[in-house]
Amino acid sequence: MSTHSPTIYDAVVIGSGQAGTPLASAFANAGQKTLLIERTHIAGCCVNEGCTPTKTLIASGRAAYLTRRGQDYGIHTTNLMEENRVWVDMHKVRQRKRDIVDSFRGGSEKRLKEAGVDVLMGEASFVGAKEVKVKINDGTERLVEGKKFFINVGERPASPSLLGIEKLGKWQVLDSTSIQELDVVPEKLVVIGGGYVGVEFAQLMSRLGAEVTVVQRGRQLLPREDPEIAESLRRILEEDGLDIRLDSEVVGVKLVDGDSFTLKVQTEGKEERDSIKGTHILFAAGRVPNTDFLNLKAAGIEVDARGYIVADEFLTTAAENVYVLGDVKGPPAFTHISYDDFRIIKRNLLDTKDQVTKLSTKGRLVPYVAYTDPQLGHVGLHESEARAKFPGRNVQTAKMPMAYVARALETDESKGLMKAVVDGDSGEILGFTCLGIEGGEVMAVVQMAMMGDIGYQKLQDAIWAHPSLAESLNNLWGFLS
Ligand SMILES: Cc1cc2nc3c(=O)[nH]c(=O)nc-3n(C[C@H](O)[C@H](O)[C@H](O)COP(=O)(O)OP(=O)(O)OC[C@H]3O[C@@H](n4cnc5c(N)ncnc54)[C@H](O)[C@@H]3O)c2cc1C
Ligand SMILES: NC(=O)c1ccc[n+]([C@@H]2O[C@H](COP(=O)([O-])OP(=O)(O)OC[C@H]3O[C@@H](n4cnc5c(N)ncnc54)[C@H](O)[C@@H]3O)[C@@H](O)[C@H]2O)c1
Repeated sequence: MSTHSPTIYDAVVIGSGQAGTPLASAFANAGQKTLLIERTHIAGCCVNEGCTPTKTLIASGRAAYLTRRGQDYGIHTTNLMEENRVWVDMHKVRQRKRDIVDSFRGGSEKRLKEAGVDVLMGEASFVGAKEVKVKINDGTERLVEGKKFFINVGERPASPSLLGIEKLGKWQVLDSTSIQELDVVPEKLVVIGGGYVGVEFAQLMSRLGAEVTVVQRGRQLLPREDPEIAESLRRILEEDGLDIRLDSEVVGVKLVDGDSFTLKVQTEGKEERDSIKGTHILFAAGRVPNTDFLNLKAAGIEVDARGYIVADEFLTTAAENVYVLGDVKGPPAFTHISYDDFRIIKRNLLDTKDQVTKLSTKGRLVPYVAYTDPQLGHVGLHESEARAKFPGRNVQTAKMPMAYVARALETDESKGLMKAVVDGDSGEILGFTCLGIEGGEVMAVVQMAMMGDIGYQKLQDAIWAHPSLAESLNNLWGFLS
């Protein structure tokens, strides 16, 4: 370790996630001496191996899907009247993804440089309440002292654990990061876990040409979703040709020959175990917080039983002048939530001139979109949550199939449904889900209404352009009960 005395920074940001990166720039722009420590790459998971690359790949999957469906619209490739054939060039698919990731990451690097942030590429761990050690990627070490610390280290995929897995080739056992670097489409992909990562990759790989099985431990895909919505998504994926096994767990794997293996799957209520053949496994069974490398005890920072950093609604931790942002403080784990954490810290610590009240995480509305096709957009409470939270209120729901939406029928993409949860007396919208074409954008229209305290009756009577997807918000409320 270097022996020279540590540099003292006003702000030390650990992890270049979706909050840490803009926060470092904000502190530097405010004239504070700021250091950002990042062990892998600037701009974190979202840009490098999360949202940006997956949504870029998913766009390729959708192009393949629509090409195959060309004849539904009277559009044929060369083999007239037969199913349109698709040939997937994974090198091009991957390169398109790499180019977009490089460009987004480059933008973040440029903004940090322009703001005058010092950047250390290495792994940080606490050695005391105000000091971290950085194992720099060139093999050296450095001590850094800070007046304030901001932890934004995110999560990583949970490690695969399965009897017999060690016999499989390294290239056969994938996680959400390594699967994006494939230069071939897996022949038979088994996805373990039916959460957001699982369903997005399962459909993507199926569209690119893989035979896909999803093994999901729970009773439904996406366990936190409304059961009716999750069931509709399951049916849609099965219609697309995916094999979905619910209430199931993989109990072991056996290599058959160099390229393929057999998985033993136990399904609840079945005596016999099923055998599933595969060539690749994607482990999508959840993510774990990156707190194990941080030596948080040295700074007096508390974690919960699962390793997430404990914080209050102002994102302060048990240690003075140490704040936490993003996924590492526990769910909800979304980029826009991490970015909102940045907003809270910036407002409370830097924009103190304009401050009327401190911002906090309390009661914030959480929208999100699972980028299946059709998309699953959701905001606010699910029906069961609303009934549990407001036992005294007249909670009503309105459900409408997307097959009743003119725009969806005209586009021939009418799978899925909408479901709204309201207070039937006041008209307040408590939650909304759209599993449908551009479901994320339709959800955002309802989110705006919720943000502005606009009751459902106003949406019912609004003049929406015809034929738009938003126009469905005239008719949905006719199904309230
Ligand atoms: C496949 C996939 C798809 C996703 N798609 C979406 C989506 O469509 N929409 C959405 O909202 N969210 C999506 N997410 C989730 C989203 O990526 C995260 O919620 C988001 O990145 C916020 O993370 P963060 O700010 O907490 O930190 P991260 O972005 O995870 O960044 C943390 C950074 O800290 C670094 N780090 C860790 N430990 C140390 C250490 N000791 N020292 C120095 N650096 C360290 C890491 O290298 C990393 O760069 C997706 C996630 C995955 C995996
Ligand atoms: N579009 C998006 O916004 C998006 C996309 C991807 C990820 N994300 C974020 O990343 C987080 C992590 O996603 P994830 O899908 O990795 O985790 P998750 O926790 O959402 O889902 C993991 C799933 O795996 C199942 N599972 C666990 N162990 C299993 C086993 N042994 N066998 C079979 N099934 C098993 C669980 O029941 C669960 O459904 C999400 O919660 C979300 O916040 C968001």
